[in-house]
Amino acid sequence: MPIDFSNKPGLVVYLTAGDPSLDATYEIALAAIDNGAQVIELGVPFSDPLADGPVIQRASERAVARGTRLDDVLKVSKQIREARPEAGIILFSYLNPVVRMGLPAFCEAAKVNGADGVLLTDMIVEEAGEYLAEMKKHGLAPVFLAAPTSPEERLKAIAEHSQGFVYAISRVGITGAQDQIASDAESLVAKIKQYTSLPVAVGFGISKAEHVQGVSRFADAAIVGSAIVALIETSKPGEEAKNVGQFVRDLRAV
Ligand SMILES: O=P(O)(O)OC[C@@H](O)[C@@H](O)c1c[nH]c2ccccc12
Repeated sequence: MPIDFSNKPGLVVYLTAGDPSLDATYEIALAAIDNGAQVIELGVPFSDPLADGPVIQRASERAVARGTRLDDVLKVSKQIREARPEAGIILFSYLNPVVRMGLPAFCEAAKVNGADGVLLTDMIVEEAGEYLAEMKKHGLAPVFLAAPTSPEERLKAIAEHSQGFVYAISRVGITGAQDQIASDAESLVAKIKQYTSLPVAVGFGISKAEHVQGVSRFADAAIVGSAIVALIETSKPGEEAKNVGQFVRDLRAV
């Protein structure tokens, strides 16, 4: 059961693959899993990460500058899968690199390389017909983003077509750590739960144990990205995995 948040609090850790290196991403992912992350959201670095704040933008730039490509990210996915069969792996990407590879080829490669699911940030559910068919063919979970501004009909479609979990965005805007979690998150999760029994994970702005605790009162999991990517950025070379492991453990500590 790779996507399984039954061990509370549920935690998804986002990593930009290839920052600071592909080997480091592998080591950091294992450290996150071994310290309590149930799912790794493995990000394909992209030159124009429109939905991302400065921290993940910089990570993407570094990874792209090092020459990290979609194929490389798939290889890391495979390595993580082989080392940690119990963990969930969601590939995160903007549409562009995926469309360049071709949707059918991408879905096939995601499956072969051990992913459980895929989150394409700019794939909207209304236009996802071919994508959904390919995902289904390979037994992959499509994860869609629900926002506080999504109209009811859209939330319904997102809940209906997602698998694995539904990603509830805590606030409008771009990724990045914040002091407090927006109060919109709780009502959004409640709305989504009217339409599906899938787990709901909340992301955007979560950076502290108290946020994770707060979110776990009304959602199944918290998603932490920028806070971890920033920790990687400021770590001494070679110490990233150790630091992330410790941070993940602290995030989940009650
Ligand atoms: O960085 P934050 O605020 O912790 O949010 C999670 C996020 O990083 C991750 O899920 C993600 C990274 N890039 C994205 C783009 C769109 C939606 C989600 C994401």
